[in-house]
Amino acid sequence: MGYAIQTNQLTKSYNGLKAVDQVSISIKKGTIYGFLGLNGAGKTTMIRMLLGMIKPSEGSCYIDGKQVVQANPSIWEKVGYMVETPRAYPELTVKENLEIFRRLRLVENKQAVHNVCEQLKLTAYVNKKAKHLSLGNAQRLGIAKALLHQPEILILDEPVNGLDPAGIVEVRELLLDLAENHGITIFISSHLLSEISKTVSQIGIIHEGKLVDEVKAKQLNRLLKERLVIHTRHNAAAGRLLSESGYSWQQNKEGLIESYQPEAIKKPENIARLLTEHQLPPVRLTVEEEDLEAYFLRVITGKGVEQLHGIL
Ligand SMILES: Nc1ncnc2c1ncn2[C@@H]1O[C@H](COP(=O)(O)OP(=O)(O)OP(=O)(O)O)[C@@H](O)[C@H]1O
Repeated sequence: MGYAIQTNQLTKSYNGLKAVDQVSISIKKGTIYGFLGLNGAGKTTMIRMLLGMIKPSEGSCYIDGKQVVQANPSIWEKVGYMVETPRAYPELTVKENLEIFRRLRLVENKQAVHNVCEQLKLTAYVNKKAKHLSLGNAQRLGIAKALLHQPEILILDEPVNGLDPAGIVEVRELLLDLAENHGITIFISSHLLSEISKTVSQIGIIHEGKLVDEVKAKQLNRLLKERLVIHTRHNAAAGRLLSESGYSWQQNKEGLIESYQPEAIKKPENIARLLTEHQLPPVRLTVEEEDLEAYFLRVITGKGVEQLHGIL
C-alpha cells in the first residue's frame, strides 16, 4: 500500500526556534492520522509545509509520492484542506456558498455542489443561510468546500475546535465515513486527544516541534496506566495517614487522593483496612485507568504521572 503523506526529517525554523523539528511520518492511504500537540507545538506549521504554503528549512514532504514544492498547483488537485475555522458568507445559503467556492476552485462539474451536499448530508440544509447553521453543520460546510474537487487527501487543522459534543460526534462520523467508504486519507490536528482518539487509526504526538510518540489507536488502551482513586470524608487526614504508612499519592483536580503505586493498586483492601482502622472509612475506593488526556500530557512532558497533576 502506498503512502498518501510522507515527511522526511521535516524542519521549519523561525529565528532559531524550531517550530517543527525533524519530523518523519508516513501515512497510509485511506487512513486517518491524528496529529496531536498543545497550542504552539508546531501543528499548523507542519500543515502549512504539507500544503506547500511555506518552505521547509530542512527535510522534505511528499503527497502521494510527489515532493511538495512551494506553489506547485498539481498537489491541490489531490488535497483538500481546512486550516482555520471555516468562514462562510453568512447571508448566503449553503448552496450559494458552495457554488461560489466551486467557481473559485474552477471545478467544472456543475453537479459537484449537489454531490458534496449528498456526501456530507447537507442536502436538507442547502437553502438555509449559513448564519443559521448549527456549529456542526457550519463545520460540515467548511469540509464540503475542501471536498468540492474530490480530493484524495483531506488536511484539517483543529476541525472540532469550538464544537459542542453533538457537533464533535457529527464531524467524527463524517470523517470515519469519508475514510472508510470513500477511501479518503485524512490528516487531522488537534490538542484534544480524547476527542479524536475515537476517529483516528494512528496518532502522532508533537511537542515543541518534535514528534515525541507515535501510536496506533488500537494500542492506546494498553498504554494507559492504572491508578487507585480514594475519597474519604477527611481527605487531608487520610492523605497524612497514607504518607505515614509509606504510600505515595497526590491530589487530583477533583480534590481526591490518587496513587499510582503498584502496591496500592494491587492491594486496595489494605488501604481500605488502614483507613477504616483510623476512623477514615473510604466512601470511594476504585482502581481506574489513566484517562487519555493524562496519557497525552505524560508523553509530552516526559514526566512521571505524579508530576502531571500540577498541570492537569
Ligand atoms: N511565522 C512565524 N514566525 C515566527 N514564529 C512562528 C511563526 N509561525 C509559528 N511560529 C512559532 O512556531 C511555534 C509553533 O507554532 P504553530 O502555530 O505551528 O503551533 P500549533 O501547534 O499549530 O499551535 P496552535 O494550535 O496554537 O496554532 C510557536 O512557537 C509559534 O510561535
